[in-house]
Amino acid sequence: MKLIGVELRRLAIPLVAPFRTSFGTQQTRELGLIRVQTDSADGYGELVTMADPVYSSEYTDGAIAVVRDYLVPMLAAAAARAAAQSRDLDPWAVAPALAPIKGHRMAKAALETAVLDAWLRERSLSLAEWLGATRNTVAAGVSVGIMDSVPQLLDAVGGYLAEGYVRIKLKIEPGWDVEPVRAVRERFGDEVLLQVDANTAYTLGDAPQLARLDPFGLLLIEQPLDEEDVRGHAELAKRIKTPVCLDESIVSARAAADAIALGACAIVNIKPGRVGGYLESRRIHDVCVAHGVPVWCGGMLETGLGRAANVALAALPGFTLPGDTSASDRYYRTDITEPFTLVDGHLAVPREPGIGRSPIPELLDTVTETREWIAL
Ligand SMILES: CC(=O)N[C@@H](Cc1ccc2ccccc2c1)C(=O)O
Ligand SMILES: [Mg+2]
Repeated sequence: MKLIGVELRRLAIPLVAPFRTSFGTQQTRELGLIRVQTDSADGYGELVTMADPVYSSEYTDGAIAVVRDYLVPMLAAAAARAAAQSRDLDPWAVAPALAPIKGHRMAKAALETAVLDAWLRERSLSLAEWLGATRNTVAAGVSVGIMDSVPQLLDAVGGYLAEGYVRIKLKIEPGWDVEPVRAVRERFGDEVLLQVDANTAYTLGDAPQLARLDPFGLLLIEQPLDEEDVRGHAELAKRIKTPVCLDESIVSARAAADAIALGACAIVNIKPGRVGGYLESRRIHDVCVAHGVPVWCGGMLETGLGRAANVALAALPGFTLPGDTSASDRYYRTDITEPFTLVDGHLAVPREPGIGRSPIPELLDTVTETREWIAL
């Protein structure tokens, strides 16, 4: 497989409804897309950064610049070294080639995924098969934003349950936590699988308030504290009954092993973009399974491209909790790929070669803000 060039796009896709979290309200998804063109197949990698560095330190324009100015040249050099030794550029050689660049995991994840996709397509191998997926469908949960009122929230939750989502996740922040959870429990009962996500909005001093969630039988509370506060999460876990799940803190398999060893989390949300790609995601899965820690697949409001790859990952055996792998229409009126649709609360695991979806050119062009081509 010979690299011919890399295309970088900045996409702007309107959301079907504003999505409010503890770090702000989004109306449009502004993300990046990398296409690696090789002599045998094209590969796609979705850059799941947000327009602003409010979920993590990366942001879309910055990540595109890192890909263009640092990661693509380093990848090209690695490909040239491999070719000089008559070797292929394998997917597992990408992360080592990019290692001299510190951080920028979402940028690295997108480029690695694009190479992986092309490599898999060249071999007519699906990502699901290559990862070792053991399921043909994955249970779909849904993430529900902070709303202007409890009645509005209950309408949204009722709608998602009617669509068949098997798990409800409520975004929370100080001032919007116990009341919405109690209201959902009172309206929809104790059987509904229910969890909350704070996106780092609380401090250890809020432990008494978070302990007020204990009576509601939540599956987990996701990332209540700062992403760097592993010790704080370990201390909080001793003060509340709801199992602690980490998202932003888990940036690698090492971070997962450390957090588990320190008692900072009982459950892990795996997001390939956050951790540097699907190879590292598989490692995190393996570390968690080895420790008996359940994992589920988080979401970054990916298009059908990233969604396809996430669904393949979520089909691994250790993914025993429903993820945020919702249907395409949870976020987008029109996806840039054939959409993912909910069937009995589940999404079908793609078995086509590669990540399992390709962009529909005219739909991709409709949402493309900028595009650039880097010849190699
Ligand atoms: C599905 C879910 O809750 N994802 C992230 C938060 C997040 C991530 C990326 C976003 C991009 C645009 C708008 C909202 C976003 C929310 C999370 O689990 O923490
Ligand atoms: Mg989260």
